[in-house]
Amino acid sequence: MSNLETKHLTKKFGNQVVLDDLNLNLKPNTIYALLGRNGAGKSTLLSILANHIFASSGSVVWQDKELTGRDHPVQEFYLMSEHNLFNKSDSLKNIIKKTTLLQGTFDQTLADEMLLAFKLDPKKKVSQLSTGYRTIFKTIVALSVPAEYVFLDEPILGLDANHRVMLYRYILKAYENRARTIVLSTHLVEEIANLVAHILILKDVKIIVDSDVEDLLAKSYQISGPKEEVQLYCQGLQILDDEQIGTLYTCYIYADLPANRIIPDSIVIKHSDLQDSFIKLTEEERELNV
Ligand SMILES: Nc1ncnc2c1ncn2[C@@H]1O[C@H](COP(=O)(O)OP(=O)(O)OP(=O)(O)O)[C@@H](O)[C@H]1O
Repeated sequence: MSNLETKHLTKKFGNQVVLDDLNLNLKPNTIYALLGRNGAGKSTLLSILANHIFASSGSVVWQDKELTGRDHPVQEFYLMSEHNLFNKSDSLKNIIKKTTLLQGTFDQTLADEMLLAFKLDPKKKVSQLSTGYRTIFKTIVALSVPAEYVFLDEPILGLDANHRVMLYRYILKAYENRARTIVLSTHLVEEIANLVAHILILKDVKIIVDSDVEDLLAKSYQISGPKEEVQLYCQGLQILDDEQIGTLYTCYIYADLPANRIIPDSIVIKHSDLQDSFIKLTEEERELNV
């Protein structure tokens, strides 16, 4: 088992820098969420990791080897994205057959179970599927290939709430059947809090959070009370945002609470949930009221 690393990975489209000097270390057998606002570079990063596009500079390293176009082990890395070029006039059954040939093996048992659960008829053609069902089918294929690293780019795009819950269960089931690394990008942040172990957040061409979910949540606080006392308590801490509603002033922080600082009775400290933390961490910079 080997980590998948990026070293000083940079991607430019023309003059636009999309990813700048990323040094990532993706552990084997771990479920990651890759988060970021629209245009943050999530799809670009996943496409580079899966060798669908090339970095402008820097490298992707696996098993102590720099992965280059020619040497990229196709069977070990699989990207499911909106660009999966399945032939639209092909039946699902046929696509599974072709994928099995290409990938060497295929978890037909899992695929059959998922096709049945989602009521997808394998005799249907891709062109006969709705947008949501196409996403479901692409994810079924991605979870059934033998890859060690599976990248799911927005696997829940266009899925209704029931199908999203089912899909999360099957992602976990696939992982429990055979551990592998799964990196999934999504905008539905709160829904994946219990599914993933580790969070990566892209903002302004950099990774700004690379943390276990538990650690991220443990450091995300909302501190409320009278303004002066909250400000005094939060001095020196990383403040992401603040707001004043009537007499109640709240600071959103991302930091460990100082062990020796006394918490006045007038202030209340709560943990933020994953969605709130994400929103505060990825908000455009603005002047704080401090
Ligand atoms: N082939 C391309 N040519 C030029 N610019 C591109 C290309 N692909 C992506 N970009 C630009 O790179 C930036 C990052 O795009 P990317 O699709 O990776 O973001 P994302 O985080 O996946 O966004 P979203 O959440 O909206 O899907 C955007 O500004 C996009 O316009």
